[in-house]
Amino acid sequence: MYFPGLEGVVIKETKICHIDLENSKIYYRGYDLEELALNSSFEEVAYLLWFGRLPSSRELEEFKNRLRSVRKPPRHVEEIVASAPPSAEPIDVLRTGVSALALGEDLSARDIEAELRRGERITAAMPYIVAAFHRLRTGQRPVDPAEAASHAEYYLWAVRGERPTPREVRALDVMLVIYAEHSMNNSAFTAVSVASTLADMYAAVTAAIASLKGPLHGGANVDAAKMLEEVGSVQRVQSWVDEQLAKGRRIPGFGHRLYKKGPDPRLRVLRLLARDLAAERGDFRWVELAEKLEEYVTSKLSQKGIYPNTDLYAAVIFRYLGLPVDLNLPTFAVSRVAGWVAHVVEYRQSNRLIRPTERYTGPLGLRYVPIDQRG
Ligand SMILES: CC(=O)SCCNC(=O)CCNC(=O)[C@H](O)C(C)(C)COP(=O)(O)OP(=O)(O)OC[C@H]1O[C@@H](n2cnc3c(N)ncnc32)[C@H](O)[C@@H]1OP(=O)(O)O
Ligand SMILES: O=C([O-])CC(=O)C(=O)O
Repeated sequence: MYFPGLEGVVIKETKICHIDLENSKIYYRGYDLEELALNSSFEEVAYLLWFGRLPSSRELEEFKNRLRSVRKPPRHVEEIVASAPPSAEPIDVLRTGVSALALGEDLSARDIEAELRRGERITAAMPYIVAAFHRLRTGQRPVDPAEAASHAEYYLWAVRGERPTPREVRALDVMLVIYAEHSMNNSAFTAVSVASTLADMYAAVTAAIASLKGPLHGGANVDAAKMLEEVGSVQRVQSWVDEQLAKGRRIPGFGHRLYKKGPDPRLRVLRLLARDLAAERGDFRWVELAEKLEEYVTSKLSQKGIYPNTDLYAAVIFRYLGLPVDLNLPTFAVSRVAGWVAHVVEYRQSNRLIRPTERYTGPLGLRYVPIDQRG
């Protein structure tokens, strides 16, 4: 049997995430994602994904305190981030920084507790790594806003150097909850595949960040933002899309391996969030552009099973939050780490080395010809 792209192959049983395609619903640990997005926070959702249940208020406070205590990475990581050339891609700096978090730690323990502690350290440090690099490359000093109450507030504050408004923090928190987990996507699979060798959490998350970078996966939220800029106005949507399709190009923020019969369920919340932010800023340009793209691309490509995905509206929301375009991708990672850690921990509980196979289609029986006798 042969499954290109492993399409439809079940690689593990899970209690983390369920995607109900029939009813266009996503559940984290049995909870409707829309309800979580509207009522919960990134930290609460990370706790839910990792420990399998919602925390009590004391548990949540303890969890947040543990994260708070390890937000600032060790000095050697700061130095690595500071030594990155300003032209580096922020996602590459993040990947390198997360990899460097492993240096100097005793990694001999591979039990669930040890991996969860590492997951906490990685999750907590990611916002600082991204923000510090961004500030340094723009000639500003990194900040470590110790007073920030949440992951979302810390991240926005550390990137901008000034305290975000509660509404901005809430908007980012919704985005972080929405992006936190999505079943066996490529980066989660990569994390699990690496962890299946019994490599540690740092190795698994570093590899997952590498996977997320690709434009067919997380990198699409940067390409979608660039598309919005390039298209520029709703009047240009039709001609721009037609031109891309005529050149055989894919439209970023559209298409999905799972969602072939309708849009990504996460869009219901994201469309509303994008509209709210637009209204708050009195600037509807970006949300209207995304809506027009959604309408036109769907009219052209829905018969092929192509609908908008999360990255289209994520690009709009991040723009309204004032994030530079190339931070869209590491911001995704700052959230998705919650899902990666959950999958690594779950898989470790009944670990089996991941080792698929392939079908050989090359020649056999060729004779070695010494180099001086080759034509
Ligand atoms: C958070 C996330 O990771 S969500 C995904 C983010 N990625 C993107 O937005 C990038 C653009 N989208 C894509 O490249 C794809 O839709 C993927 C990779 C996400 C999913 O693709 P698959 O399920 O493997 O679909 P596949 O690649 O087989 O495409 C099927 C057909 O649709 C076309 N197609 C798929 N996506 C698009 C798109 N965005 N624009 C135009 N055509 C598309 C393909 O060219 C192919 O056409 P063909 O049958 O005429 O050759
Ligand atoms: O599930 C996928 O293949 C991609 C995706 O939408 C995600 O990772 O959020």
